[in-house]
This record gives sequence, structure tokens and C-alpha cells, in this order.
Amino acid sequence: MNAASFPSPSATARAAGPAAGAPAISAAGLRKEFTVKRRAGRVRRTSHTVAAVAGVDLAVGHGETIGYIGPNGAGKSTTLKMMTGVLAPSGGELRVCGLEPVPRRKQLARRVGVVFGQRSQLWWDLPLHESFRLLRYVYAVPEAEHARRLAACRELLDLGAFWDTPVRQLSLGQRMRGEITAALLHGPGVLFLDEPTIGLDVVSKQALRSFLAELGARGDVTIVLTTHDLADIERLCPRLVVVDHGRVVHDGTLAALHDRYGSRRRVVADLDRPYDELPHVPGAKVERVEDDGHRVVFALDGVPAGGLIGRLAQLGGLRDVAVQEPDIEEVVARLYAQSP
Ligand SMILES: Nc1ncnc2c1ncn2[C@@H]1O[C@H](COP(=O)(O)OP(=O)(O)OP(=O)(O)O)[C@@H](O)[C@H]1O
Repeated sequence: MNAASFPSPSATARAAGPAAGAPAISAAGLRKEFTVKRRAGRVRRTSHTVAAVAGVDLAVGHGETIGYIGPNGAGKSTTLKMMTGVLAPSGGELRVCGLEPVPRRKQLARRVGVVFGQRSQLWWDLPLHESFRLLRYVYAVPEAEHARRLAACRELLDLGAFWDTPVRQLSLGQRMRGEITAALLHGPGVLFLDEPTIGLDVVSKQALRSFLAELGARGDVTIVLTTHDLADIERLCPRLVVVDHGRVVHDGTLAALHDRYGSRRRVVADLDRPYDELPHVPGAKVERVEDDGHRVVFALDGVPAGGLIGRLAQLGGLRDVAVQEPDIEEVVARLYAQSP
């Protein structure tokens, strides 16, 4: 990256909390139930319990970036709200930066940054930079520290063009860059991002992802990201925690997810003329034949593509060849469909 140094955590966020050496986030048997009333006749109402989070166990190390994903209603937002002290758990243990979020909400606010799409940290009628100035007082950030982080965000998130614009006049992408700056100005050790790229155009998404990837790669801020955008996951999340019906159904790398759901790399071979007999190469299975035999799609069973491509080249008539990586949309759709 360029001359600007990246916004780094404050001394408060770096300082050993009540549980020094503990993970940045730990949850054990975390639960949240809501009681909802439903109509059961013209006057009568009955109460039902919705288990939004039904026993989540999770440990997130300092400096890790995790994608917290799952279908609609899986319990992601409820979990994030508990982690940020907005909602009290119904049961289980939860620590964020060593603190129990609800009783220690004030201390926690100094150590975490939050970007929730629906809630803004910015003052709607003020020019953007005024919000940043006010946030310095809200979090009592020393002036030099604030100036250093603000200068870094201004440069890295390219805020200059709308620095003086009232927040209500900002585009969605500009406002999101402002929100991320606002969440980083006090130097949090943990950053919670709920759907940060939703509604952004392709260029804005890419710029934001690059910034977050760089922030994550530095390893001094723990990032928890919820998203329905699978490109966010591929670009940003070495570790994926997939939840459904309030439970963790996968915790591991994207590659482990592909392994578990049998996603395969594919070789697509375009031919000048159809083969009389399809080639047999160990670990490569013909998945389908298209275009009257002018295209053959092979699925690779964990073997490199080189052997198959070499064999196709030997056979002759190979016009073009492409190696396709497993499709994350496909694997995640399969995972969501299979979970309880
Ligand atoms: N305040 C509430 N009162 C009652 N039920 C709630 C409340 N908040 C959430 N729920 C329910 O809890 C479950 C989990 O909701 P949550 O918003 O956490 O899911 P989510 O994974 O964030 O979904 P989405 O991807 O759609 O944002 C859903 O069934 C939802 O209807």
C-alpha cells in the first residue's frame, strides 16, 4: 500500500484485558430466544419461542478474519448484536476482548468497531469530517492518535472528494467508506461488519474489499464479517463459520468446505472435432459432453489439471482449454440446503 500507515488498534484495545492471552472472541453454548406472540383466533394470542441462536461455540483468535455466514434468519445479526452488547444472551458464555458484552458495554465500545448497515454512526446533517471530529470526543481519543488514523483512512479510503459533504448527500458507497472510518477512528481491536458491501457498485465493492483485505492481512484487528456476497468471502475470509437455525454447521476454511461438499475443479476442453473415444486419465472424470462433442467437461478428483491437459494435447484437435475453480455459490447453496 502507499505512504499512509494503516489505522492500527489503540493502546486500550491492545492492552491485556481481564483475560490476557484469551481469544478475541469466545462463545460457549451461546443462546438467544425471542418470545413472539401470534394470533390464534380473533382475539386470542399465543406465545411462541423462537430460538434465534441455539448453542453457538466459537473461538476467534486475535487478528483473525472470519466470515460469519448463513441463510436468512440463521441468527447472524442476533449473534453480532450479542457480541456488541446490544442484546443480552438467554444463556451460555460470551466474551469479547475479555469482556462480557452487556454488563461491560461501555468498556467494550472502546475496544470494538461496528458497521451495521441499518445504523449509522455519522451525523446526518453535518459534513462528513465533522462527524469524525465529534467521534474523537465521544471516544476521548488523544488528538495525535485521532489525526494519524483519520489521515490514513482519508487516504486509503479516498475520502477527500466528499470530505465536506453532508452525510445525507453521500452515495451509499461514500457513506460506507465514512462508516468504516468512523468505526476505526478509536483504534478498535475487533471490527464487526454486517453486510459492508451490500448495495455497492462493482468498483466500490472492489475498493472496499481491498481495504479490508489489507486491514485483515496486517493481523492486528480481528474482523468478523457477515455477508451474503460470496465474493466477499472468497476475497476476505480465510476462515468461514457457517450458521443455520442458530447453530454452527461448518467452521473451517473455504477449501475445507469444498472438500466436505465434494466440489471439484473442472477442465473444459474445446475441440476441433469430437473424439471417437473419450480419454481415460486417472482422477479425471467426464462430467458432460456438449455442443455435439465439441466441448468436454471433466471433473478433477483432487488431481492437478496438467496430466489431463497433456493427454488432451497428445490426442490433438484441442482448440482451447480452461480450468475452472469450484464454484462457491454452488457449494454454499448445497450446504444451506442440507443443514438441519
Ligand atoms: N427482535 C426479535 N423478535 C423476535 N424474533 C426475532 C427478533 N430478531 C430476530 N428474530 C428471529 O430470530 C431469527 C434469527 O434472526 P437474525 O436476524 O439473527 O438472522 P440473520 O441470520 O441475521 O438473517 P438475515 O440474513 O436475513 O439478516 C429469525 O427467525 C428472526 O425472525
